[in-house]
Amino acid sequence: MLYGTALSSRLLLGTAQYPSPAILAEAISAAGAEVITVSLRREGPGGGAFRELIRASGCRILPNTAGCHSVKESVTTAHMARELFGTNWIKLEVIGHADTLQPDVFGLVEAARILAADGFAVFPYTTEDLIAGERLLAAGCEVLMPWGAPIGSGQGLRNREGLRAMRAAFPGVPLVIDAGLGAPSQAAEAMEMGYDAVLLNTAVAKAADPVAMARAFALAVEAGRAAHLAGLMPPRDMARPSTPVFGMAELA
Ligand SMILES: CC(=O)[C@@H](O)[C@H](O)COP(=O)(O)O
Repeated sequence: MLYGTALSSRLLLGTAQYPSPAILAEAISAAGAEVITVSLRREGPGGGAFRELIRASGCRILPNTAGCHSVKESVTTAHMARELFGTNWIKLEVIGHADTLQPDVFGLVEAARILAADGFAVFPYTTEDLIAGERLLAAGCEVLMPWGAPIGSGQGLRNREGLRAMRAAFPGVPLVIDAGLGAPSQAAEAMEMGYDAVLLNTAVAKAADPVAMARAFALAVEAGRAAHLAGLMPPRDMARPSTPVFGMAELA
C-alpha cells in the first residue's frame, strides 16, 4: 500500500538504459511491475514515443528527479513532472556526491518538506540513516526508500545491519530498497529482511537478457516475501544436529 494505492507487485522498475524500447516493454511485463519510474530527462526529442510506450504498459508512473543535485533543481523538476505525467507521485532524488551518487539527506528533507506541503506524494531516495528517516516522515513522506548500494553499482545490500535497524525502527512505514541491487538473490534478501518492495533498474536493463532477468527478479521478490512471511529460523553460532539422537540404538 503506497500513498493509499494498493499494489500487488513488490517490484518497482526503472525504465532507463534498455537496449531498445521493445525490450523495455517486454521487461516491464516480465517483471509484473505495476509501478515504473521515469526520469524527466527522457522527455527530450522523441519523448512522445517513449511516453506512449509507458502509457501502453498500463503501469502507474513514478516520475523521478534523477540527476538533480540541489533542492531547487529537484523541486522544479518535480513540478515539471507533475504537469507532464499528470501525477503527484515523485521519486525524490537530491544527489549529494558525484562519485557515489549518495543522497544529500539534508537537501532531501528540505525538498521533501516543500513538495509534501505542495500536495506531492514523495518517495525519497535516502540512506539508511535513522534520523534522516525520522525527518523525512516528519516532512510528510509516507514511504522511505533507502539505498542498497550506490546507483548502478550492483553491489547489493552494503550495510545489512543498518538496513535491519531501519526496518526495526520504522515498523509501520512502507520501506523500499532503491538502487544498487545487482542480482535477484539480493532482492530476495531485502524481502526476507522485511522490506516491503524493491526498486531497481540497471541490473535488468544491463543484463545479457533483460527480459529473462526481469522475470528472475520478480520470482526472487516473491520468494523473499514468502520466506519473510513464513518466519525465518534464527541463525546459530554452533551446530545442532538436525536428526534427533533420542531413541537411537546404543551399540556396544
Ligand atoms: C531509475 C532510478 O530511479 C535509479 O536511479 C534507481 O535508483 C535504481 O538504481 P539501480 O539502477 O542501481 O537499480
